[in-house]
Amino acid sequence: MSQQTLVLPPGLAHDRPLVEAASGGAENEWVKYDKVKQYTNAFVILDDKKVLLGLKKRGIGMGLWNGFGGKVDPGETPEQAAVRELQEEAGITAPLQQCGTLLFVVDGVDTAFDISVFNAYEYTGTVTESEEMRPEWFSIQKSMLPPHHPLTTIDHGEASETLPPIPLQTMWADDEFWLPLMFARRYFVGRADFGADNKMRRWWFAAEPTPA
Ligand SMILES: COc1nc(N)nc2c1ncn2[C@H]1C[C@H](O)[C@@H](COP(=O)(O)OP(=O)(O)OP(=O)(O)O)O1
Repeated sequence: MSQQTLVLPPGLAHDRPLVEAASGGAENEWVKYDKVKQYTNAFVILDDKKVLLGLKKRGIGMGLWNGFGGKVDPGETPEQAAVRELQEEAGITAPLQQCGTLLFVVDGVDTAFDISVFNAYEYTGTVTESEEMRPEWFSIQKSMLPPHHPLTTIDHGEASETLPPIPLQTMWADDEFWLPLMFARRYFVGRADFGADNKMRRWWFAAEPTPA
């Protein structure tokens, strides 16, 4: 792992230093796409120890746990969309800040997902189930990054005995690569290409070397 200038995958741009965190599938070409659609994904994290996820009840990613979010509507900024979606889907308001940018491309689909990821370390309101999401708190396990990983600076404490661990097996396959970077409070960028079978065929994730 080095801090040299990295070559980012097509479609990603970042103007500050990055450390590569994970990559794979280099034997596959990056998939080409024609258009990009903007989405948001937002997480509330408390005390660096627990995170609010929602079980998607319909549409894209149904049956998977994820942050709260959706399409950026015409005339909205990604931040406005993220605040609106968190309110609509989980019933809460939070001072969201962008903590990462992700690009997802699916082979055979001409529109790529450009996802602005946001997080907040506090919220107001009452967490409430919506038609789209069933919210639940999960424990951030300190084992998500290896103990001496250069991007590990946050002590998540002992895993909660009362909250379930983050359910990576029922989340999008890309999440295991960038969630630890978000929990380490590093701004991250990444791209993942999926085959028509929904399996990841090529991926690349990196984070800023200094904490936000
Ligand atoms: C492909 O990998 C993905 N990984 C993760 N972690 N999240 C993803 C991936 N692909 C899509 N997403 C996220 C982005 C958004 O937060 C949601 C999809 O938004 P949705 O289609 O539900 O948008 P809405 O505007 O809420 O839709 P409706 O109101 O029309 O249901 O998934």
